[in-house]
Amino acid sequence: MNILSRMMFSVDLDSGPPPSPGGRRGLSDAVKEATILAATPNVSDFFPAIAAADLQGLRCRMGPLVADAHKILDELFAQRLLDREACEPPKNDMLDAVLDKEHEWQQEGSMINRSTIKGLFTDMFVAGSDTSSTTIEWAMAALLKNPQVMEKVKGELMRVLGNKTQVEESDIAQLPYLQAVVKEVLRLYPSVATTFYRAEATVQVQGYTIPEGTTIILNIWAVHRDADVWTDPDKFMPERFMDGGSDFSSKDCKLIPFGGGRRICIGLPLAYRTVHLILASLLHQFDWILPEEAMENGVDMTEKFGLVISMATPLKAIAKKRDL
Ligand code: HEM
Repeated sequence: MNILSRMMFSVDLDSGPPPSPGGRRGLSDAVKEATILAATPNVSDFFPAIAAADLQGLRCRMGPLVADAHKILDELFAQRLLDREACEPPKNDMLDAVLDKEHEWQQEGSMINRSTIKGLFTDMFVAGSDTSSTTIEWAMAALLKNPQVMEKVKGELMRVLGNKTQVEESDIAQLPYLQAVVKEVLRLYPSVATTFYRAEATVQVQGYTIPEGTTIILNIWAVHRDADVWTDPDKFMPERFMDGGSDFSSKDCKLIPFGGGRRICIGLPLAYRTVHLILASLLHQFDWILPEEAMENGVDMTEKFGLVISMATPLKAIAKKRDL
């Protein structure tokens, strides 16, 4: 979450004072609560005719959370405007970019304005926090479970990075096996298992009529485990991606952990860099072993379904700093 908040506002979300008793919750708490609500299965999604009744009270509980988040964002906007008036140096973050553009959007009568941007920032927090961290946790678990793959990635990192301790964005392109590992992790353990679309018009797809307004649920997890598409679909085999193969935005729609088309995840470029850089740093700077219990019983790869697919048993591993 702090990666996102630094990128957007140049602050660490968790570094502020805790909210006073009975006071308004902080942005990070509002986002965490909203994430839990968003993950709760909602009968209204399956029976749109009764959606207005909000039977589980989810919409009712979400409203105050979003309102709190937007109030905090208002304060961040206001503070930045004061900083600008006081000629503080620019931070070059998303907040600066929005304030630089705001006047232009107003002049053009654009649909983008302060209110839609606050919605986007809130969406980015909810959609962008657990997705990347869960992917890294699954990757570490898969590598600890497959030591020969772990050794191969570490070998590649040693060849490319040598004694360098800081992994840089430009290094990612030189690490094809690490890229293949990340693809294989996102194929087997896509942090977002399903995504929802609505048909804007009645369309025919492969002989089926999909009426306008239909909610379509895309099961990413099932596409990634389809034996008609993948050889040994349940096997962790990064090598399958070494020939170039599918990419996250390939038209073949085989590997779709970020969705696809016009609504493809807007955080893909950030998630791509974050996951590769953090994983590369963890693997290059440390040696990893499992605690005794997991050594004996194996890593529990059971999935827990929520807004993201997380590990039912959170991964525990022991790190030992490497001498580089
Ligand atoms: C490994 C990490 C991530 C995965 C697997 C992931 C996956 C997804 C998926 C499957 C969707 C739905 C796309 C569709 O409907 O076709 C989505 C949407 C979205 N993601 Fe991500 N995401 C990740 C990271 C991020 C990050 C870091 C951010 C924020 C910077 C982010 C922001 C969003 C937003 C705002 C949407 C909604 C886009 C829209 O509806 O137009 N995601 N993501």
